[in-house]
Amino acid sequence: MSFTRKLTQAWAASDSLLTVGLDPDPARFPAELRGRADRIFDFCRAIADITAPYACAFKPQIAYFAARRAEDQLEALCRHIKEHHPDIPLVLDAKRGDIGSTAEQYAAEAFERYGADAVTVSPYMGSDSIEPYFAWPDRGVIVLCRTSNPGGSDLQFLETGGEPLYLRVADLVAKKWNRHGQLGLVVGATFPAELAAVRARIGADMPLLVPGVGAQGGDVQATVQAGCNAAGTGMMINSSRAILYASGGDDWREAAARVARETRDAINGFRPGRS
Ligand SMILES: O=C(O)c1cc(=O)[nH]c(=O)n1[C@@H]1O[C@H](COP(=O)(O)O)[C@@H](O)[C@H]1O
Repeated sequence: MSFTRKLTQAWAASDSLLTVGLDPDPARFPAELRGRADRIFDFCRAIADITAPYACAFKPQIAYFAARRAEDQLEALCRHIKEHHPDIPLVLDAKRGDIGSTAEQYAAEAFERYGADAVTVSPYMGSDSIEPYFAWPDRGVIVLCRTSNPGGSDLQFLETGGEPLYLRVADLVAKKWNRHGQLGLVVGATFPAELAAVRARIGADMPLLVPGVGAQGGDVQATVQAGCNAAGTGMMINSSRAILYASGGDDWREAAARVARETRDAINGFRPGRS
């Protein structure tokens, strides 16, 4: 099944736009696991299992695993998600971007090694750096557009031909590069005005990955109102640290579930088109 179809079904089945970000930092693990890089899989598996009822997607961030030589644990986590939560899309956050021959390797890493339904990439090396991902025509490729961090403005707000660069990226991705209809864009929840501008530019169908609620302080109401399509879907709103580290005590699993549920409910409270 294609990425966008799986995501559309997950939005409906979970009644959620929340993406649970899996950014495991052993220094922030609950007391019983703290500092244990060898327990990354155990921590992430527990978080995935307990938050699954509230999630439309999972998004592991590869750097948190690679920095601790824990790619084998990321493989195990991806296998676990695909086996135990097969209807929840797995988005590998890797933010790759390189010349075609190298991009072929990155695509194989995301889609074959980790079995991801979608992967995040940078647009700045252009169309031939995206092309190799199309060898997996049913998988998603989610392109950085207006990122959530303040420094994203350094380049993404530069005027090009009378409009900011991030809107040119949105245009390129939506109108030229989207050969199989499986592309999406990353737009930060910390920039709701830009989120609305991107949604207006690309139309209703293209999915947006929207990080920045929770630890980065993005406003849920403004985010939902800016980025949802008329059907009340269209977004994977990511929260990582606020869920993962909701409690450092013995109740860490329940606390993560509670924050995930509350975040889903807060999002749902502002979605249009729901009875
Ligand atoms: O591509 C991303 O996921 C991403 C893009 C962006 O613009 N901003 C951003 O924060 N992210 C990722 O989203 C997650 C945000 O984590 P929290 O701030 O802890 O919710 C991290 O994994 C970031 O790497």
